[in-house]
Amino acid sequence: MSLRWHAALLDPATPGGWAVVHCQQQFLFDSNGVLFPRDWLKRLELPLLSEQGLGYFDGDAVFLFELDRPVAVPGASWQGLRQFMLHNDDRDLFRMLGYAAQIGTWATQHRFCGHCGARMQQHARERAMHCPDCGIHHYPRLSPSMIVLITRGDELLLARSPRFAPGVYSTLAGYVEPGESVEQCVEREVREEVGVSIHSPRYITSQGWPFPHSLMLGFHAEYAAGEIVPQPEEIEDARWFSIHRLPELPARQSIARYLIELYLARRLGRDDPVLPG
Ligand SMILES: NC(=O)C1=CN([C@@H]2O[C@H](COP(=O)(O)OP(=O)(O)OC[C@H]3O[C@@H](n4cnc5c(N)ncnc54)[C@H](O)[C@@H]3O)[C@@H](O)[C@H]2O)C=CC1
Ligand SMILES: [Mg+2]
Ligand SMILES: [Zn+2]
Repeated sequence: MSLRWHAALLDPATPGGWAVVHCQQQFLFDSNGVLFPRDWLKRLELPLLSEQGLGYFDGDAVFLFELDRPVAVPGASWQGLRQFMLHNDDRDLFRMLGYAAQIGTWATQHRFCGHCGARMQQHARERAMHCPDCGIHHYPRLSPSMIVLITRGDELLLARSPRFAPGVYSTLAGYVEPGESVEQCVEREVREEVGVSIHSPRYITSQGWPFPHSLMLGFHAEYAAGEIVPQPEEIEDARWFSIHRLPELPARQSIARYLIELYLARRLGRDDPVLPG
């Protein structure tokens, strides 16, 4: 994996550097991209909720301006994080923006202490919000989620959520609940979402997924028994698809797509795919 982007705790009191401007999963961009000279941005008097020192991109310090609302800036426009992932092949840039979006959202949602209501402060030495009155720390929110490809020989079990783009079918996913192992989560979500049982779920790989704050833990499992019964509301349709007649699949940047392509490659004797970093 290349190292053009790496996160670091930079002090917002340090002058200069570059900044990205984020609000509600969107970033400001112009013909030069998403990085703006920070001192220039400061003069615009944007409705700033939080400023964070994010890390280094190509060796340059990068800060985040988290805004209260997506105000108009002359010569610039707003674009969603998902669009940057889908239409820009610069994975380092996407990793930086995914990190910025998660940090910005977390920082603004933790401005006040959930325990005593006092105003929280940024911790000086770690990425945490800290309550000066009762001492509580809040770290960036991260939700472990499992994602699993279920197969039966030449067939894949794929499903549609009502939130998907028309025609797209994907692997099953779901959030890990308190107290359960990821393997237990795999079994439970599969039972809830499609009603079948599986055997030998095997961990494959993981992917950070900033929509909105998931850590995807990818599995492969063999079908064991049962007829498909889609979970009302969550699953619009679920079917067995032959590896020779697949529906429209999820974005090539996703671990869902990777799990499918990996199985196809092994089954059809092709080279393994590469999961985008
Ligand atoms: N990178 C990839 O290839 C894919 C990633 N995903 C991601 O996996 C995650 C989980 O998948 P879903 O099927 O949506 O989960 P899910 O099957 O657990 O259901 C989602 C629902 O669970 C509830 N929920 C429970 N715990 C939650 C938490 N910690 N945060 C937010 N909502 C919670 C909410 O009501 C939400 O609508 C999502 O973030 C989704 O974006 C899903 C498919 C593919
Ligand atoms: Mg689900
Ligand atoms: Zn407190």
